[in-house]
Amino acid sequence: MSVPALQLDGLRKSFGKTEIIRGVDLSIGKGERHAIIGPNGAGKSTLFNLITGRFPKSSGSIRLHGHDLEGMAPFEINRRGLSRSFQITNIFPRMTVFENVRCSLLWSQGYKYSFWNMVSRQRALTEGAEAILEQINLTARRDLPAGVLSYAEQRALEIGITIAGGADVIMLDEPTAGMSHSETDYIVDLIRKVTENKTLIMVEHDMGVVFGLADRISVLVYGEIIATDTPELVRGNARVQEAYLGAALEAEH
Ligand SMILES: Nc1ncnc2c1ncn2[C@@H]1O[C@H](COP(=O)(O)OP(=O)(O)OP(=O)(O)O)[C@@H](O)[C@H]1O
Repeated sequence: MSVPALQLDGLRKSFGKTEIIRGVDLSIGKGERHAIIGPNGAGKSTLFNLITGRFPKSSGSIRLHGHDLEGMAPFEINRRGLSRSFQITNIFPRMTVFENVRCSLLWSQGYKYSFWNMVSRQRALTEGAEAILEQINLTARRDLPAGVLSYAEQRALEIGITIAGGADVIMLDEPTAGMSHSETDYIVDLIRKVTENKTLIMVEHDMGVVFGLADRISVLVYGEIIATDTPELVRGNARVQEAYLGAALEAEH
């Protein structure tokens, strides 16, 4: 069997005396699209923050392509091929759409402080940024300040920024939050396209999106994964129905 893209073993996190992540084991295969669902406050964002190195774990281990991420800073984990988006829009509104993508490319390549290197890579960067704009359908908006884009376009730009560094594990935190049905469909298609041959891990509350995109789903309830399975089996799981899905699916209607 090939090495999983991401493997969590006995992962725990406490804030003060309160244990928020209470022993999570999870293995996500290369190329898999995996959704993490669960009620508000279950610990989904905390789990994301542990994986990306933003919060230190209390115990357990996190492996990316078999490498233990112990003690690594978020930027080091990012350079090992894991990139995430945030719930809150994270773009520079006064910079152009093109500059936003170019800037994240530059950063991900580690040329942040190297001016001369940056100059010599100018063309490769421009071409790279243009290729990403094409992928996220924003070529026509290239020279507009990012702040004037529609909400859905800003989220698309954010996805572009997330994939810009060429990471092969992409983590998206509520990518369709606050969107209309048509905007949601648009972003789901985009996510499907840009994560082809990559591993996707997403937190999402919209069950239509989850069941449409995910190969497997993990249900996190009160800091524990109560089920990890295919959408079909998760939907049919009595414990999941009781703990979360019954209410979540009802809320869709
Ligand atoms: N930095 C922190 N310090 C103390 N408690 C925290 C911290 N971050 C999160 N928590 C607590 O951890 C619990 C889980 O929060 P988290 O945001 O991970 O849940 P979630 O599943 O992402 O919820 P939602 O779906 O509402 O975004 C909450 O009770 C929250 O108050």
